[in-house]
Amino acid sequence: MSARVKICGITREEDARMAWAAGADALGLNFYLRSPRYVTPETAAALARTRPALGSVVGVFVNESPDLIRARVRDCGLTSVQLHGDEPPEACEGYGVPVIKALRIRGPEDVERARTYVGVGDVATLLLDGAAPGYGGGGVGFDWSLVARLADAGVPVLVAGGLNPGNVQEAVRATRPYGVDVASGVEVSPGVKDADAVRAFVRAVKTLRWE
Ligand SMILES: O=C(O)c1ccccc1NCC(=O)[C@H](O)[C@H](O)COP(=O)(O)O
Repeated sequence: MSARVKICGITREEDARMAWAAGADALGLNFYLRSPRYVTPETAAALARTRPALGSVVGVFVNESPDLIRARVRDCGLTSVQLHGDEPPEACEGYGVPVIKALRIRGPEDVERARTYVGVGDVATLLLDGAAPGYGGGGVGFDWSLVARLADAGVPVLVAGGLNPGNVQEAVRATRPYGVDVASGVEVSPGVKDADAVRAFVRAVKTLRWE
């Protein structure tokens, strides 16, 4: 096994093509208006058209209306939605694609809250992130030892928050996750990816294998 890689906050077609070529499994497109990585529906649809046959395009939303999420799924070619705000468990279904529920982890109580999403609606994966101000993309990590508290939950976990090419192997060794996710740790500026950093990040993850 090796961990999957999601590169989040792609805003430019050249970065999308570069990330796929580097071996990314998924790209994240951000629909949160206050994010510096926000993309319009038109840009998102163009980015999604770069998707290779086995790649995933994840739409990132924060406390968004279900109707708008459904419209973006339909019109932008999204294959999953990532709910990265304060969405309750009952908001995690009805989009026609798998849901990644993101939770900001400050301590064990947040992991216990994450458990309340297991087996609910269309939640297929949990994404554990640091508690950055502004919901996400802030380069803030969390205590990776907390991931073990979900080992018996039977749900795939993505580890995120403050990852970069220099620390991602330590994160993967510590958590053996379904996948890892990165935004700011592979950028030259918000929304503009650093090709060398993306390639180094993917290589670092994919060279670590376990049974
Ligand atoms: O990236 C953003 O600007 C963002 C804003 C609001 C909600 C979520 C956001 N990003 C979602 C992600 O999945 C990020 O990759 C995750 O938060 C980790 O970010 P980073 O610590 O910068 O790697």
